[in-house]
Amino acid sequence: MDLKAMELDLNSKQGKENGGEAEAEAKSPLSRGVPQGSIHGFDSLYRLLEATLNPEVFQAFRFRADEEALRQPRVVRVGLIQNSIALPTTAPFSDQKKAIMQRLKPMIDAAGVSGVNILCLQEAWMMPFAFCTREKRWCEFAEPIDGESTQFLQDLARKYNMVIVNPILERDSKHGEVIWNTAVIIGNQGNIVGTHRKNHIPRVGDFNESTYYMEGNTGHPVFETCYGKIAVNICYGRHHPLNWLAFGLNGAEIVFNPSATVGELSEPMWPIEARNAAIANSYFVGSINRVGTETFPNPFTSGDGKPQHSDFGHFYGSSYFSAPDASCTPSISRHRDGLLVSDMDLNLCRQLKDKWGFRMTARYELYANLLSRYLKPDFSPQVITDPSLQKR
Ligand SMILES: NC(=O)NCCC(=O)O
Repeated sequence: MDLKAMELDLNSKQGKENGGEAEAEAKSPLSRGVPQGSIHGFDSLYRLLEATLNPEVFQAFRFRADEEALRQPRVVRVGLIQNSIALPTTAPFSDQKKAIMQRLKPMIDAAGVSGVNILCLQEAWMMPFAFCTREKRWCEFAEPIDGESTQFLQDLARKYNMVIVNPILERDSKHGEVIWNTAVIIGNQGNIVGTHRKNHIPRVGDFNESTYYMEGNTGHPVFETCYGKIAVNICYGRHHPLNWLAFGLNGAEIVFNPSATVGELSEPMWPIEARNAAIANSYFVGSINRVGTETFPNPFTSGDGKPQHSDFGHFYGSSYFSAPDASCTPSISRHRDGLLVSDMDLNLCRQLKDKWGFRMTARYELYANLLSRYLKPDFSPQVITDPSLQKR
């Protein structure tokens, strides 16, 4: 079978998705009950669309590129893992961490035996996303760059010859115990290739992340690995087109967007922003979101007049890949853990650059000029007012 985008459903006994009658019935929102976190009873937006539209339109494809005369194809297999937490947030912290690692281990093994070359986990995968609470005790989950979760993944990277992107809450003890939201890039030999710290810190709704860490100081690094040039645009950075651009200007071929975001806040944006970025910057994007509802011991508010509550809402998963030619895989489940694997020929990036010439037609000197003026206190916007308005 030419499996072009493969979803390993680790929670399902069936494991495979094969439109049998029983399954079709189970998929129907009208059949017995609606599973929590599903979308009107459907596992993912893709499944809903598949059931209601011509399925061929929503078939997932391997990302192919044209054959070239002078270059061999550069096909890499890339994996994304989305997961829920494994224990209640009231469990001892060390147990919570261990349980999440145990939950991830079979998924990472599945990626390894499937021949994944580059794997990315979700934002702060090693802890509950506690930043809604503003309580400082969650800082205890923070780890040094070469801490527990990096060591855990280094072994797996070596075992499977796999590059792993490890997004953690970082504690930098050498610089006064400063906390960061960081992605550690682990090379295929288990070495630490480098790190990137989240550039844009949200202050929206319950996402009170600046209580814990500030804007990153690592710029827009691109990591050259044996499988290709990769970068990491952590979560909220996906709302900033110039952030995407900067990774592109530094030559990224795949940009990962490990995220933690909830349905009520961002779900309408989720299927659009990464695809836009992939098109505009001629690279692939791997978007990952965590799964489930995480409830915290003490209720909190966010100064928005809404009643106090104890959870963020539903983290809607829906991880997916986007390509520079505007194609994408379907997203995986809204409510279950999952591993999404897809092959991609990185030659497509340059082919799209040659075809569309976005780099050549961009007017960087105009943008640079505007931005340098905009940054000055005496900036005034370039607005030309209709003189007849002034007469009125
Ligand atoms: N983790 C994070 O940055 N979330 C912000 C919410 C969003 O960007 O959708």
